[in-house]
Amino acid sequence: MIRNFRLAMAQMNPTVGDIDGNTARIIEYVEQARESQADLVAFPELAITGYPPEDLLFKTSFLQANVEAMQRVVAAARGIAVVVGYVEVGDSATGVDIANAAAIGYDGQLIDSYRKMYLPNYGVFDEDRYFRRGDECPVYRINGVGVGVNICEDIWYPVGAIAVQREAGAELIVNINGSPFHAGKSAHREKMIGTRAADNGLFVAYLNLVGGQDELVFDGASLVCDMTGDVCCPQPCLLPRNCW
Ligand SMILES: NC(=O)CC[C@H](N)C(=O)O
Repeated sequence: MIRNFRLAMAQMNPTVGDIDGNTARIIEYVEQARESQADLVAFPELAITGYPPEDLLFKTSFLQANVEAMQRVVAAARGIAVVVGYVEVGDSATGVDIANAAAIGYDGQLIDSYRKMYLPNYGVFDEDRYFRRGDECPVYRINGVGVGVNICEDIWYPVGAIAVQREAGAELIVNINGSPFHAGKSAHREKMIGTRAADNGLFVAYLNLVGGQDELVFDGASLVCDMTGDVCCPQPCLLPRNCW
């Protein structure tokens, strides 16, 4: 059962490559969410770098700046939990060892880094080119509530992270997205998220970014589904919106 848990979702429009600009806005929203007494504030998939960063990911200086930005966001999140999409950089000596990740911070400390498990590699997506996949999907207890975090494609499969996180005690799933628009997609997503929520008997918060990047348009349309699958907090299409 969820008890008085306030989730803030920033349906924002990050700019690909503008790490400093994106981070300044993220920190401003963290402060607003804390003032609203949110328990947790969430930001979309790769919100720090913008999505999709593509071959910027081959630049070491870009990766390093993104890690430092994530650390600034986490440090700014005093008195609140934060989930923010960034690129995790591993310490492999053999070359590229990066993951499409979500940093989980609590009261100014980095608690964990969740790595996306299902990397889309079809149509407009080529995430296998860049990222290694994750293989762990923990549950965090945040102010008394079991919270599982996962990233976009992870929730599109019934047997993905969500089923494991439910078994591990999750009551709320925070799924952060960079999900592009096509005709009919928001209705399809709404049905899919409702099915996941109802099948697993938990709340699912679906947070998508907005804006355009080359040929892609991200439509937002974030929402929360309750444990019966009903949508309880629909957000607008194609507009930035902070919901808390
Ligand atoms: N960023 C992603 O993982 C996107 C893939 C997902 N199936 C979508 O289009 O919403």
